[in-house]
Amino acid sequence: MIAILGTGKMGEALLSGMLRAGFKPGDVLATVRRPERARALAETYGVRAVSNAEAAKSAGTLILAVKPQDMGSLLDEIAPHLPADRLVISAAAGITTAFVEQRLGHETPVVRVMSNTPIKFDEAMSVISAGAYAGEDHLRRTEDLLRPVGKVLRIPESQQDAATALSGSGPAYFFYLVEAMVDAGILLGMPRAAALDMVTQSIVGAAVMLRDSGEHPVILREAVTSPGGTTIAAIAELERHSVRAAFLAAIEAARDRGRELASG
Ligand SMILES: NC(=O)C1=CN([C@@H]2O[C@H](COP(=O)(O)OP(=O)(O)OC[C@H]3O[C@@H](n4cnc5c(N)ncnc54)[C@H](OP(=O)(O)O)[C@@H]3O)[C@@H](O)[C@H]2O)C=CC1
Ligand SMILES: O=C(O)[C@@H]1CCC=N1
Repeated sequence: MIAILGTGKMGEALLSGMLRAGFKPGDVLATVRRPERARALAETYGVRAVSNAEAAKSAGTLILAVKPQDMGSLLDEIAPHLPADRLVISAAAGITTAFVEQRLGHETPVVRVMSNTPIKFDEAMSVISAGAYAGEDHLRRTEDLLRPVGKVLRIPESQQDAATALSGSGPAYFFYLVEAMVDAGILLGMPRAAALDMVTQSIVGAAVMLRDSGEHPVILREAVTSPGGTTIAAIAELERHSVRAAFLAAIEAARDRGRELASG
């Protein structure tokens, strides 16, 4: 039995992915804070909503998907009910495996995961790291859960905050870029819907090309950038506005915020 504790956006996305991958609704428990949320999950997925205590007692694997700020109180709530052999997977930004282990109070195997919202379309990037009491078997079990909903990579836990900044938050940067490009289309007199279509298909096409061509992004960009042409005129402006430096600073700020979340 697998339990998702805190079935919000990420928890629900993982739940639906697990069901698509062949889990039966009866194999999954969900915990929530509001009764209307419990009803909605039961109606949509046929899963049972239970208390955190019941989930801790009856599930072999617990996936903790509450906000980092809610993690301390959730761990305190489940600690008295959790048998020592359970696998605990923590999906919260910034929260270390040491924090989870210490709040649970015994040698619980903990795996830290950072995924991202494309999990809804089985295109997540999930990175995982083992805590002090988690071994190969626990990492494999975590990979088995996450692989049906995207790509999974093992990384040292010391890189988790950086990964959160890069791939956890990454989709937001691309949506932000799309918004900005659509605005540019509006500025140039394009209808909004057409501009959105053009930008969306360009970003999807570029993403597939990047993933499937095996080419380095610099080569792909150079192939678009004709001497004396239109693309270099745009890139000159991006450089003039230090967009590359802005990305470096932005992702560093996201990494630093992840570290702050760890300290409460
Ligand atoms: N959104 C994203 O892109 C990503 C998020 N994450 C991480 O995933 C985690 C969840 O994020 P997200 O799904 O966006 O957040 P949500 O707020 O959508 O989900 C968290 C859910 O947990 C519920 N909850 C809070 N406390 C409890 C409790 N004690 N018992 C049961 N349920 C509880 C909340 O209930 P209520 O609805 O009542 O508030 C909410 O539904 C975070 O830790 C975040 O760092 C990781 C990668 C990407
Ligand atoms: O913004 C956040 O804190 C979460 C973690 C990664 C993506 N969203």
